[in-house]
Amino acid sequence: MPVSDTVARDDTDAEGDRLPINELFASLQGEGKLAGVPSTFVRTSGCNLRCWFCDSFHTSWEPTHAWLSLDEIVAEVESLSPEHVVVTGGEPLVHDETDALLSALDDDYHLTVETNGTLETDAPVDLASISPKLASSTPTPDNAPDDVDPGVWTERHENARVDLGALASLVEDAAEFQLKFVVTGRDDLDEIESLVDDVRGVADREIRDSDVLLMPEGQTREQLARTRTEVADLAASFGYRYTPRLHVDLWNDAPET
Ligand SMILES: C[S@@+](CC[C@H](N)C(=O)[O-])C[C@H]1O[C@@H](n2cnc3c(N)ncnc32)[C@H](O)[C@@H]1O
Ligand SMILES: Nc1nc2[nH]cc(C(=O)O)c2c(=O)[nH]1
Ligand code: SF4
Ligand SMILES: [Mg+2]
Repeated sequence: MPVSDTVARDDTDAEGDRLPINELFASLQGEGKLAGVPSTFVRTSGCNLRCWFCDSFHTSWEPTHAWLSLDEIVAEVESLSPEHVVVTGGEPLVHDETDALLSALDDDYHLTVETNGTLETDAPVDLASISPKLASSTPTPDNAPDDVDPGVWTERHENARVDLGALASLVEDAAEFQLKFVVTGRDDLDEIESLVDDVRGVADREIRDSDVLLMPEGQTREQLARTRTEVADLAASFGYRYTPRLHVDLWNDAPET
């Protein structure tokens, strides 16, 4: 399919609402409360953050995509059979058209939105899968992906990664939610505890420890093998839930999985 590397729209485009789509495929939900559930993934391109570990490099650091109309996306989703649809990215909520896509799919599908928690949505969401980004996600010249200079993104990411108002809104408005933290080690836990406390302070909804999920950092089986046991032990000792990355266990880092 035709791809481009800019997420800036050509405003002269008169063909209606479109979204930059990096990939669209059926798989099993690999993460979180619905792990194992057959799901269709709609991956938008473009992100307002730049995690050094981003496992979707071609939606953040180097965005590539085809511009698909909402009708084309809905038709593609219909052609795949799962009743669950996961709208992810990149950061899906940077695009206004994502709200329209969610509304178009709402009657027929269970909708999960995978989001970094920095942006709000008015759209219908069955599961807000919120993954707030910790200090350990911030890109630096030492941890950035190969051949990438994080440049202004170290500061921009650090300044934008937590927005308590957006987190409260996402927690309150979705039918269900989960706070799914990418954990690199023990040092992340103090920040998780304090951030969960802060969200409890502003959100008008109970946040149980079982709504807080710890997910090991790792884009490949080899990387996950180094982090998952420590993260599982941390979940057990802090009373939070552990989530595997089933898709990585099953298919490693293959695209469209
Ligand atoms: C690519 S992100 C897209 C959605 C949104 N931008 C976000 O970060 O939540 C999808 C999920 O993958 C997680 N993720 C990305 N890179 C990861 C890595 N190296 N290890 C573990 N989880 C990762 C994110 O935290 C998020 O839960
Ligand atoms: N199988 C599978 N499950 C996932 N859950 C969240 C994903 C994401 O990239 O947002 C993802 C993904 O990329 N693949
Ligand atoms: S917020 Fe999500 S898509 Fe954006 S860089 Fe981080 S993991 Fe990747
Ligand atoms: Mg993924």
